[in-house]
Amino acid sequence: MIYGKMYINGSWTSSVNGLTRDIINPYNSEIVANVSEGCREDAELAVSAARDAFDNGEWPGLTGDQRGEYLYRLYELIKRDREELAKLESLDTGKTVEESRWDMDGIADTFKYYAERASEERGYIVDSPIPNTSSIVVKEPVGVCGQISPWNYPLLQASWKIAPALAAGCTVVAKPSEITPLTTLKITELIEEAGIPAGVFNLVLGKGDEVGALLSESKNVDLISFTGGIETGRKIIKSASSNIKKIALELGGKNPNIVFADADFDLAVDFALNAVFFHAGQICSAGTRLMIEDKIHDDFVEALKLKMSKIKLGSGFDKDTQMGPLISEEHRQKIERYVETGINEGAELVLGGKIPEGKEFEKGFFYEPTLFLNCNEDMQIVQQESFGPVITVERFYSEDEAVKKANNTKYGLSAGFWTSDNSRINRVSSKLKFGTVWVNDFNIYFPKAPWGGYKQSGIGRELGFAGLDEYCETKHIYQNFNNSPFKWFG
Ligand SMILES: NC(=O)c1ccc[n+]([C@@H]2O[C@H](COP(=O)([O-])OP(=O)(O)OC[C@H]3O[C@@H](n4cnc5c(N)ncnc54)[C@H](O)[C@@H]3O)[C@@H](O)[C@H]2O)c1
Ligand SMILES: C[N+](C)(C)CC=O
Repeated sequence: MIYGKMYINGSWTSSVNGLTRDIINPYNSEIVANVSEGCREDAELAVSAARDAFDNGEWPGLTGDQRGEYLYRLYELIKRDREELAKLESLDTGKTVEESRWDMDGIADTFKYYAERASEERGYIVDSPIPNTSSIVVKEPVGVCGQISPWNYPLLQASWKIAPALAAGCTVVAKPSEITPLTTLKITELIEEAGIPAGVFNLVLGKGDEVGALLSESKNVDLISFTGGIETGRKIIKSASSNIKKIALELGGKNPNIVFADADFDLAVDFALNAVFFHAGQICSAGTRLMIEDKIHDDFVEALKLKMSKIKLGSGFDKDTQMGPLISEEHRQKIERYVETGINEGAELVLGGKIPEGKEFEKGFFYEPTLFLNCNEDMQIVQQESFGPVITVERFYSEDEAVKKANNTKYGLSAGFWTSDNSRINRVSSKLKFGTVWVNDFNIYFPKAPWGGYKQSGIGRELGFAGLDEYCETKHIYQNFNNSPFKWFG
C-alpha cells in the first residue's frame, strides 16, 4: 500500500481537515494507495508558499543556466526511476506498462528540452525610431502558477506544465486529478531530491471543485494552466476573471482520421487502430472519428473489424495485453450512455458495445472495442468526445466533402489524413482547422513541437517555444540617453 501526502513549502503535510482518499486500481478495483485529500485551506497554504517563493525567494532571480541545471537533474532522476514511475502510472490508470514507459520517456525528454531552453536568450533589441535611445525586449516569469491536470496522462500532462514553468522562473502549485495522483507524488519526491528550493514547487491533492476551484479563483495566482474537459475549462475561465489571471487551457477533442482511397491501405488500417485503442481511447487526440472514402470503405471496414475483434484486453502489467480497462465505473457508464445514444440516433453498431465477458473482466472497468458504421455529422456520437474505445465511421465521396465534414466540429485539437498524393497533402493540411495535423501518421507529439487546440479545444499552447512563452511576461525597456528638456510646458 502506498501512502501519499501533499508537499507545501518544502514539507510533506497531511490535509488540515485530516481527510484521506483511497486510490483504486482500475484493473481489479483494489485499493492500491491512500493519500491526503486536500481542501481549500491546504490550497491557500500552497499558494501562499508559492507567492512568497516568487516575491521574496531566489528562484526567479537565478540565471537561466542555474534553473536549467535543476531541470537537467530532474531529467536524470526521471531516467533513473523510469521503471518505477511507469509501473505506478499503470497501477493508477490501467494503461499498459509499455505505454507508461513511452510516457516516462516523453516526460524525461520534456525536462531535458526545457533545461536547455532555460538558458537560451529569448529577449531582443528593437531598432528604436528615436535617436540616442535604446529599446530592448526581455522575457520575465509570469509569477505563481496553478496547474491542474487530468487522469488520462497524469504525469505527462503535468510535466508539460511543470518543466516550462520552472524553466521560466515561475513558482508552481500543482494539482493532479484526485483519482490518479501517484506519479505526481513520485515526481514531487524527485523535485525535492533535485534540491529545488522550498516553496518553488508545491503539490496539493484533492477534488477539482474544491482545490482546483481555489487555484483558479485565487487572486494570488497569476496564471492558471488547465488540462481537462470543456465544461471544467468554462468554469475556470469564469473564476480566473477574479484577477484577470492568464489562462492556458488544453481541452477535449473529436479528432477526424481521414482515409483517402489512394492511401497505403494496410498502413492506414494499422494506424486507425493505434489512433483509438491506446489507453482504451482515453486520449484527447484519439482518432475516434474515422472518415473513409467510398471506393475503399467496405474493404477498409472489413479489415478494421477483423483486427479490432482480436484486440487483447487485460492487465496493463501483462505483456500480451493490448488494451487495459477504462479509468472508473463512472467513466464506463458514460461510455455506455454514449453508445446507447449512437444506437438511438440510428448508427449501426457492428462490433463491441458492451462489457466483455469472462472472469478476468469481472472486477475491472473494461469495455469492448466498439465500431459504429453509417454515421453522419449530425449525430451526437460524431460531434461529442467519447473518451473511450469507440470508433464512428463516416463515408465520403470527395476531398472537399471530407475537409468540410472534418471541420464541422466545435473542437480543433488534432486531425490526421492518409494519402499518397503530394498535391493533396498541401491542400488538405492547410484547410484543416486543427492545432496538429498528421499526414500518414497519427497521435505523434514531442517536446520540440507545440501542442494545443483551435476553437473550443483550448487557449494557448504547450511544448515547444510557445509552451515556454505561456509562462513569460514580455517587457519592453526603453531608455533615453538625451538630456535635453522637451519644453512642451515652457
Ligand atoms: N488537450 C489536451 O492536451 C488534453 C490532454 C489530456 C486530456 N484532455 C481532456 O481532458 C478530459 C478528461 O480529463 P478529466 O475527466 O480529468 O477532466 P476534468 O475536467 O473532469 O478534470 C481535469 C482536472 O480538473 C479538475 N477539476 C474538476 N473540476 C474543477 C473545477 N471546478 N475547478 C478547477 N479544477 C477542476 C479535476 O480535479 C482534474 O484535476 C477530456 O475531455 C480530454 O480530452 C485534453
Ligand atoms: C496530449 N496527449 C496526446 C499526450 C494526451 C491527450 O490526452
